[in-house]
Amino acid sequence: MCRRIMQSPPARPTPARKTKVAVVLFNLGGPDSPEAVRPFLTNLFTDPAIFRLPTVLREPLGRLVAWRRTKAATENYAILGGRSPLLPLTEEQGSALQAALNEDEEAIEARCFVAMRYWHPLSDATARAVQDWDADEIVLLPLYPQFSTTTTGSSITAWAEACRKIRLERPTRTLCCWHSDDDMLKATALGLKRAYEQARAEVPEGTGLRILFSAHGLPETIVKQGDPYQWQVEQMMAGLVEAMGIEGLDFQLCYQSRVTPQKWLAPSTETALEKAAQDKVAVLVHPIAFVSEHSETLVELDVEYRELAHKLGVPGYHRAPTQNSDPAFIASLARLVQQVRGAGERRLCSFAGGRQCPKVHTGCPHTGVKPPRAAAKVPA
Ligand SMILES: C=CC1=C(C)c2cc3[nH]c(cc4nc(cc5[nH]c(cc1n2)c(C)c5CCC(=O)O)C(CCC(=O)O)=C4C)c(C)c3C=C
Ligand SMILES: [Fe+2]
Ligand SMILES: [Fe+2]
Repeated sequence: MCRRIMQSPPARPTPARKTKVAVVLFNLGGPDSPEAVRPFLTNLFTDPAIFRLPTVLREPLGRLVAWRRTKAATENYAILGGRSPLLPLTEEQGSALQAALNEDEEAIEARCFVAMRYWHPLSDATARAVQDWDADEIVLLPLYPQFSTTTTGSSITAWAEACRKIRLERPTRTLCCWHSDDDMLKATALGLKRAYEQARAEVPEGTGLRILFSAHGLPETIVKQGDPYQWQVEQMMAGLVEAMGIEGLDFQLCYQSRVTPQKWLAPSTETALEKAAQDKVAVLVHPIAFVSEHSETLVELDVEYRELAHKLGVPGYHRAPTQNSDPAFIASLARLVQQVRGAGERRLCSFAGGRQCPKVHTGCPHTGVKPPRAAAKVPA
């Protein structure tokens, strides 16, 4: 009997397992229904990074302030169909970034996740999703170009707490701020220049056009405690003006969205509009602290400040769109993620345009300096 020798198929080289990189996009979050407005605001106003009071005072006061703001905020979100567009737009940015990262680098499998600070998906759920996916590494990417203890700092604290609870321990790198990254500045300046040229074409001959760089406001006390936000906003404005390369450009920095009676950064966007009316110049508003559309651009800038400008007699009101998923902007984020992955355990301030940020970042991880008060409370 002839015995056939069973031949095993030629061994195929097993493909090397790709490094699984979870990129976690931080943003503030917004209500997904009218009923969510109050709990969203309660999460925000009871965050110790926002209201720097002892817990016994912060909890009741935060709830009170949230309750008092609910009506106005609900009316604003009603203009947007009863919900914030921030989550779908952040998810779109995540999909675009994921595609860009996976296209650029064969050795990694990148997946983008979203962790919102005050409304779902919150850090707890996102950390579980990252753990379930079995990521090898984590990159934390705040969708705030400038570092503030109230935004990026608070999100980093919430993320650390969420990871601690489920013992998610992976090498983690953080892009703490990217206000002076050259590629991001070029991409943003390109969109702004386009909006400027369009506005220029609509402004009557002989009337000036001023860019109002409108940043989200911050209570002055927070800046005095060492928050680098204002300084980084100023740096980013200077970088954008330089990248636009328009000689004799008329521009001004101002601050919007004041929500508490304390003294906030000045001048306010209202004051800047009054000045534009006095100077008889049209304005182009660029939201410098936001990289996607939401209530503070679509309602505050597009409805409220537009109406105010009209009432004050500003001879023209235009608004530059935020970056959203603009391909050049997403490509700049992809490069930042690649850079920070190559940076060993370094944190990203060293990438702030290739220079170290000269200011102490209160609460920023790369300096090791802790936020001024107790660890942030993670919303339930
Ligand atoms: C004391 C209050 C607040 C501080 C400080 C603050 C800082 C801050 N916020 C952003 C970005 C966003 N804010 C958004 C909404 C929002 N912010 C506050 C209050 C403070 N923010 C409130 C009460 C709200 C809710 C809306 C409202 O009631 O007006 C949002 C999301 C908006 C959405 O539609 O989803 C963003 C984004 C920055 C960059 C910042 C400081 C640097
Ligand atoms: Fe805010
Ligand atoms: Fe930083």
